Amino acid sequence: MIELHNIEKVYKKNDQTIRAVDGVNVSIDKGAIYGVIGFSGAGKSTLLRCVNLIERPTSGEVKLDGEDLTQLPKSKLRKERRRIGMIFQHFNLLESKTVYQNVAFPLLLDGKKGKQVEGKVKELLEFVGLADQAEKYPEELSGGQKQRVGIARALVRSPEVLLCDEATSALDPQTTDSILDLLRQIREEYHITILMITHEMQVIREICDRVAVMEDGKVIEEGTVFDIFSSPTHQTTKNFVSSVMNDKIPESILQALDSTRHVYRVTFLREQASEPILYRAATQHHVEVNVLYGQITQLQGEPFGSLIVEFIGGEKEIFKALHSIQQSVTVKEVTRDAS
Ligand SMILES: Nc1ncnc2c1ncn2[C@@H]1O[C@H](COP(=O)(O)OP(=O)(O)OP(=O)(O)O)[C@@H](O)[C@H]1O
Repeated sequence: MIELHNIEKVYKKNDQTIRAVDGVNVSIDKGAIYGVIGFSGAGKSTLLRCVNLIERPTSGEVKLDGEDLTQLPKSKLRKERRRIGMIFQHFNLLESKTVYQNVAFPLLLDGKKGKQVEGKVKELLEFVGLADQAEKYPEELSGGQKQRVGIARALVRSPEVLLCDEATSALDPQTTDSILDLLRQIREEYHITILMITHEMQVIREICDRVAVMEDGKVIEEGTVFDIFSSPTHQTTKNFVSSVMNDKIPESILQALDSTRHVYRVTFLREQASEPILYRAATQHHVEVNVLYGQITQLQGEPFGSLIVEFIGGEKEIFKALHSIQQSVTVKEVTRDAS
């Protein structure tokens, strides 16, 4: 388990003070895939680098299975750091070394030799799908292949934690998907805890269990991916969520609204999405329900989504239908200026 308690990182530049990380508290369960999202400058990279103490926090505790890494003497810290692997946006490979040599490098630094090194490197090149590329040089590889080398190198010391610094940001969408699949496999086969920072909400949606949203060095919202996506509270989180959920009502629908129409956003969560709630209310109260826009999608394997629906019928009947729907799902009126 990783616990970050009150992490602060302050940079002093000339007479300027920059609070890059400002009192962050985060707990990450063993085996979880935990995402940190935020815009550029939010403090994500600094926070990530505080976890393996590449950056020493100005104050706060970084606990790995209960042990505060900030309190360890240098020699012990060096040892503990081997429990934490890291991959980078721009891969950070040694260009003059082959794929095999890049992956073997951390073991050679540890003084390991011969079969011990060979066995581990081969196992990992197999695992990341590059067994036949071992003698190539980084410049001969695609971005996705380079990241696979980075991943194999990060795993070669058998870490318990993998830190991912914008690991898919330099990759195209298809390659991103294949790297995310590989990260999933790493969790499943090696039971590694993964902490990733990204500015792409799609990445969080695809792979993370929990997410923290950072702004100005602080965590402004934290929770399961399902909860954050289905009911974001902070405006920044809402913006991130709408960037991938496609839930903004098209202008053509909004412009056609007037005070005679009864249009509502009906939000479905989990099992509500599979129940005929609208159909039941419509037939029971003799109104028509017309879906104008929306989608039901899957989040962490659970249905979630919202539909923009128009109720057509008598005022009283519509009121009753709405009342019965509201017993099980969230219903919000849609007006021309408030989507
Ligand atoms: N070594 C440094 N010295 C001074 N200021 C720094 C240093 N590193 C980061 N900062 C500042 O700290 C703040 C947070 O930077 P950080 O790189 O952690 O943000 P980020 O969310 O990772 O953004 P990006 O995705 O652009 O890297 C920024 O204002 C940045 O300029």
